Amino acid sequence: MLFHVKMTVNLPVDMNPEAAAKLKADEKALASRLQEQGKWRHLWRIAGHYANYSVFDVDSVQELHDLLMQLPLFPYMAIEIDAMCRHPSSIRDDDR
Ligand SMILES: O=C(O)C[C@H]1C=CC(=O)O1
Repeated sequence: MLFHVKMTVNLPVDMNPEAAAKLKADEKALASRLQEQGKWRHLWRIAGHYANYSVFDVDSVQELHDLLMQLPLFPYMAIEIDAMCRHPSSIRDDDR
């Protein structure tokens, strides 16, 4: 199942810089792992924002929820999710 996910990060302005750097490093490590596993299929920065557009390929809504909740930056994110299905005019074999 494919989901389009928008994540907007709002770290507190007074957050300790070392704590913020650790959160970002941990987030990057998990994001890399999930991309290698094919669960996090696309990750794009939204120009001019501390936000991203992502595409997740997961087996269930529950799996998506569990993955997102594991993200170290989850407590500081506003998340918007849209479920996607195959477009009849798509020419790409990997759009499921
Ligand atoms: O920077 C972000 O958009 C937030 C988050 C998503 C992946 C990652 O490494 O950090």
